[in-house]
Amino acid sequence: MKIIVGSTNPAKLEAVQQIFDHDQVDGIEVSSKVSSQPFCDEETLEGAINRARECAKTEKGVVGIGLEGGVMELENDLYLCNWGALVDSEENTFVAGGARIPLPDSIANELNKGKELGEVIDDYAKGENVRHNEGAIGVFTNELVNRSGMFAHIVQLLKGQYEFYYSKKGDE
Ligand SMILES: O=P(O)(O)OP(=O)(O)OP(=O)(O)OC[C@H]1O[C@@H](n2cnc3c(O)ncnc32)[C@H](O)[C@@H]1O
Ligand SMILES: [Mg+2]
Repeated sequence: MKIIVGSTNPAKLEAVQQIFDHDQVDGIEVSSKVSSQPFCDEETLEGAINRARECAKTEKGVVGIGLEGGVMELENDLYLCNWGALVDSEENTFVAGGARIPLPDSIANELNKGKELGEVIDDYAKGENVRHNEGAIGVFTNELVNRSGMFAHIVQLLKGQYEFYYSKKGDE
């Protein structure tokens, strides 16, 4: 099976390759068609679905996967949120959400000013390209959970639902 991921971010590609370990996994740049810093679950999920749909359309018979990171507000705190979508060649769409943790107020304030988390977390962690590596989730979990591992869990949820759907279809 060939899988096309709507990103060239190594943290995302690594996650898909880890779960679809017997499949060909390619990454391409696609538009999420949402803001570069999604600010709620709905927008983050929409970005993931848009990316997956775009990928599924590129070649006949391929599976498209979209992974999107964002933030969402809950009871006066801003949380990291992450969503994934898998769209197959029959346009079946499977979605899954990832772990969420609250962000410190100093980070939330910068995001509320309109900055992107990717930029803010580099300053905070005095790192470069944190989003391609451990991610904000890695920084705030002492790297117990990194961005790739967090996305891998989402991809596992997508793969499981996809397999379940086709296992039931076989029973019909
Ligand atoms: O190339 P793409 O696939 O777009 O990868 P990205 O790192 O930009 O990731 P997203 O677009 O999915 O994330 C939306 C924004 O949130 C930021 N972001 C989300 N989660 C993050 C994390 O865990 N660590 C660092 N930045 C994160 C990211 O840098 C973007 O500004
Ligand atoms: Mg992005």
